[in-house]
Amino acid sequence: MSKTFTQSDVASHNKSDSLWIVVDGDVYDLTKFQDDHPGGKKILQRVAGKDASKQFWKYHNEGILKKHQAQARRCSRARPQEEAPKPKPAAAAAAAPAEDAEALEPFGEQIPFSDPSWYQGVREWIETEIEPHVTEWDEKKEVPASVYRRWAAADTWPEPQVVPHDKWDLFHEMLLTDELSRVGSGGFVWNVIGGFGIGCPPLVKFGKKSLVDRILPGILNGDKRICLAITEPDAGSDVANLTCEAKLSDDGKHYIVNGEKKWITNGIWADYFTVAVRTGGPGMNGVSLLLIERDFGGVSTRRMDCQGVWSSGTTYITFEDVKVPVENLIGKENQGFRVIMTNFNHERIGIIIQCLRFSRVCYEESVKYANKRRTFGKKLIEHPVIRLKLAHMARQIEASYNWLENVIYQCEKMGETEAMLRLGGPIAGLKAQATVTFEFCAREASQIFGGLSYSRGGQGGKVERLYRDVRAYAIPGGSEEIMLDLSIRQSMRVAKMLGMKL
Ligand code: HEM
Repeated sequence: MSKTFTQSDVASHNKSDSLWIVVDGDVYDLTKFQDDHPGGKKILQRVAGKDASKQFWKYHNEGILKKHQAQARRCSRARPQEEAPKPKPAAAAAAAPAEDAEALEPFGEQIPFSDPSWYQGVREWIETEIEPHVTEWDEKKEVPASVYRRWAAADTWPEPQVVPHDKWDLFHEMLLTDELSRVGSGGFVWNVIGGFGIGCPPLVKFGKKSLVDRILPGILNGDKRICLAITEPDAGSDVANLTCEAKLSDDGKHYIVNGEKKWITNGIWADYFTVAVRTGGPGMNGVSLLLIERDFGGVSTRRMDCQGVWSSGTTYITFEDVKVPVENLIGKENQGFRVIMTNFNHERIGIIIQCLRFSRVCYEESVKYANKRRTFGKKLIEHPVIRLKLAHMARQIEASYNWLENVIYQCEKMGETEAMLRLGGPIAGLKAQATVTFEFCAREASQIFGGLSYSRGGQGGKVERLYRDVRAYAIPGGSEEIMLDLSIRQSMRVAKMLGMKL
């Protein structure tokens, strides 16, 4: 059993040679840590031997205690006798009928609009093992391989949360992506899902069985990594004009691939590349997909320095005379464009989910900060101009999110071809809506945090990072401008086919 200290025990450790403080009923020995404290040692010495909870929460957010427990050497749990245990939030369920009780149990932070209204998610793994380290990983531009493997391995998820394959649907995927995004780092999210999430579906859906059987198990257990390589130095959203060429060898057994790919997520760590190549004439009918394996030789990857998503491994790739067996063709020759387009809808929905959760993170961080920071004798939240900012954030998040649920419901109910035809336009429009919302929320949150979101790390750290991540969402996967135009063009084309009356 851990030792319990009384307040007078703590009070005797009030000098720099033995410096203890209490935060929220826990005792911290900061004697060694004081010299490393980023806020300075004098400020700690002033509260030595005292309950410093109020001062602590003024300058830090929740992640600090979890992350710095080792350095701060937590002595023991000490809830002083006179302090009554904190009451749990009154369960709204108390008066509800028994079968509704679970659904109504209060969940999460309870800040209005900071979670979708129905929310009952799984967040322990993310909060304890991921969130406290995300800033460090982002700065190092790498997430430890062990985290990737743990994420891939099914045993990451406690039993009740494992959804059987036949019950898994797009809403489960939405929930998982949404939860991952709560850490407030596009780099982290793209590190763990940005490669296989878009590189794997074409292989699984259109690859030859022998290829899938050989490649997929290693990817699913996290030993191997795959990425999607479409964009080129000279062909971004204009996929039909890509130039990376794949020529069939004289004996018809291999494609010889030459060309460059740029801004490829996870590329530096990838063992496999799902690559869009030109196998035929110009335009969309000359494009195919190949699974290229690093072991084939002739594949070089270099990390690119980018504005945001630092830990996602954005990569420049060159293929030089890579010999790819014809068995590695995904789908049919010269029919890759359609596969790429179907894949784009899935990718865009992922981007939308992430953007809307990042918008919520900006909003939630702002609400928390506005409730503690005081200016001109008032808390920020008491200034109408700040509430106006929060209101504009919340209304855009909720409106966009409800459109997202509506689109996901329709995707779930339609077949793939129908969904591609009917929902391509709305998904493109929603992607633009989500990135504009994200940009707005990141901007407004930065204004609310002021200087704290201008410097990296600390209380405004998430907001500062997300502000840098905005362009990584508004440009790839179809830029905002292309998305808005496509949303009308595609919807009109389909409506015409279906008998639109003008
Ligand atoms: C368990 C004890 C503590 C730990 C582990 C700790 C850790 C940290 C860390 C990591 C930072 C860097 C900024 C950030 O990442 O948020 C920081 C900054 C700071 N801390 Fe602490 N701290 C502790 C207690 C305290 C207390 C009790 C006070 C005040 C009495 C304090 C005052 C400050 C100040 C003023 C800053 C600078 C904030 C800024 O840059 O705006 N800290 N602390």
